[in-house]
Amino acid sequence: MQDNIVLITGGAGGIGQAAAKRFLDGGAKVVLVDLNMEALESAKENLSSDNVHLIKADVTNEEEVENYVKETVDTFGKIDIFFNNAGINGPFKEIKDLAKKDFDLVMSINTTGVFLGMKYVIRQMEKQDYGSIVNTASNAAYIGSAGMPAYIASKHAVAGLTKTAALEAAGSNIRVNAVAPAAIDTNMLSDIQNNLTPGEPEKSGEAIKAGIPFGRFGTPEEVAKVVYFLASDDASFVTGSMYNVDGGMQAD
Ligand SMILES: NC(=O)C1=CN([C@@H]2O[C@H](COP(=O)(O)OP(=O)(O)OC[C@H]3O[C@@H](n4cnc5c(N)ncnc54)[C@H](O)[C@@H]3O)[C@@H](O)[C@H]2O)C=CC1
Ligand SMILES: CC(=O)C(C)=O
Repeated sequence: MQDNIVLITGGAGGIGQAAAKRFLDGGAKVVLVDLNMEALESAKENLSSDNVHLIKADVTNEEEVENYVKETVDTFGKIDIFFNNAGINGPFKEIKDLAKKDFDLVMSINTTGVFLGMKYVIRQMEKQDYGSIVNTASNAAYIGSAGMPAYIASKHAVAGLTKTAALEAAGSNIRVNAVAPAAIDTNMLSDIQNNLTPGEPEKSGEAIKAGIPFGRFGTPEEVAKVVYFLASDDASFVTGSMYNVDGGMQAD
């Protein structure tokens, strides 16, 4: 990974930051993209490295996506690895009660954001004739879940986009894979727990853990290690695949 340039969206969040740390430890330089500048500044402080470049951007806005890719290339000359990771869970409502604007918001961040990121990064990686992309899918890419229709739909779409991008980009020596985590201990999981049992998140926490063969939440670092593997040359013959980091949930 020495001197590789790694572009990470959702870089201020739990999984994005853990991935940044893993790549920095491997000798890479990281570019963190996020909507939240304050959280980006605090991520940079936590990572305490000179090799962290911050870009505030909204992954749903095509112009901002084109610009975060351009700024990365203008600054560092290339993009070796793209961790396409920004996402939200959205409100907990069944299909019959979910407002279209809330459905659209989740789809625009989790799916359109992933599509737009790949659109501009693949153009750059084609010029380089190499590159590696890891999209963040989820256990939600395989299953249904009452009360999370938009999130589930958005992550199924990420699985489809990953396979399609892998086929389209294989001829340019670009690999595209996805990581499919479940129940990772970040702000997103706290928010889910709060929504399931308002005021008593520990109750839903215990219920979620009971459905995980390992009986515990995963850590962002456990996801970061798999992302690092998929991004690296150790996965040189791996493309179009989705790696579960879910404590055994998909085996059940
Ligand atoms: N925590 C979990 O249990 C799981 C998380 N995931 C996925 O992992 C990814 C990362 O999530 P976490 O680190 O857990 O959550 P997080 O909430 O800590 O991080 C998400 C980050 O995405 C950023 N973001 C949201 N909307 C954005 C936008 N429009 N433009 C740019 N950045 C935006 C947020 O500001 C935040 O920093 C997401 O795609 C999520 O769906 C997948 C499976 C399980
Ligand atoms: C948020 C998510 O994708 C979970 C809990 O699997």
